[in-house]
Amino acid sequence: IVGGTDSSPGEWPWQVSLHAKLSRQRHLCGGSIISNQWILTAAHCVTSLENPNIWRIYAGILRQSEINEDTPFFKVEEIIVHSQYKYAQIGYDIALMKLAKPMNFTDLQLPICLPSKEDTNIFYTDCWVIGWGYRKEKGRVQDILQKAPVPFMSKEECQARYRRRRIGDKVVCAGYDEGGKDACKGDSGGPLSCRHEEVWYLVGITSWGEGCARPRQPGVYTKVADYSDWILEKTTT
Ligand SMILES: Cc1c(O)cccc1C(=O)Nc1cccc2ccc(C(=N)N)cc12
Repeated sequence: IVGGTDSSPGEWPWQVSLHAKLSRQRHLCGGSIISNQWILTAAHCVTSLENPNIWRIYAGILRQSEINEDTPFFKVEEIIVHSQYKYAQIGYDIALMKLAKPMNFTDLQLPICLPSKEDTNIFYTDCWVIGWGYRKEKGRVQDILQKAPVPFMSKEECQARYRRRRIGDKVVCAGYDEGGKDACKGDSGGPLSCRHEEVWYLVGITSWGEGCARPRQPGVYTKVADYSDWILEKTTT
């Protein structure tokens, strides 16, 4: 996160850290708890790493430094990537990870609500992007979970900003014309969380952006409300 501040314990209980254990283990992406057995993340986080056994999911943590070989994690039983995903800029940047065992909810690990497909045209006014990703384009993974408020942007305005690209229809954009606050590499797969009438909703999944926090280059997020049928289809056994 560029231009963010430290989160507090339990502030974002749905945020998880996805680690892959290749030669060594490291944080690769964020994700969101949407039920006791399912994590929602970005397809680009898991493509070319689709073997469930290399993943370790950490929930209820604030600092990456809390993680060591004794820290409990959730194993992944199944990874489901959207069949139309090719690469983030085109869209369909969404994936599900099924936990090998259902998790118990605690004050530090709780699900976030999914917007319903009727909610596709709510203009959210209180949105935050969260993650352990880079604080600048040539950065590195951060220790303390960062948060930044980002204003929702209409698709038309977003398309105007990304003239050379076609902005997919199942995305939302968020960012400041002057730049300065945004998600970045390492935040991918994490939530764009918006509070609406006292309830937090998973409005977006951090997907891509031209650089990070550049003026007039907003963050692009997979629009979760447009995938509610897909999520339901894949998660109802
Ligand atoms: C290509 C690249 C890097 O190599 C390092 C850092 C950023 C980038 C980059 O251009 N964009 C990005 C690469 C990977 C994930 C990203 C997630 C969010 C955003 C965002 N601005 N909301 C930009 C991303």
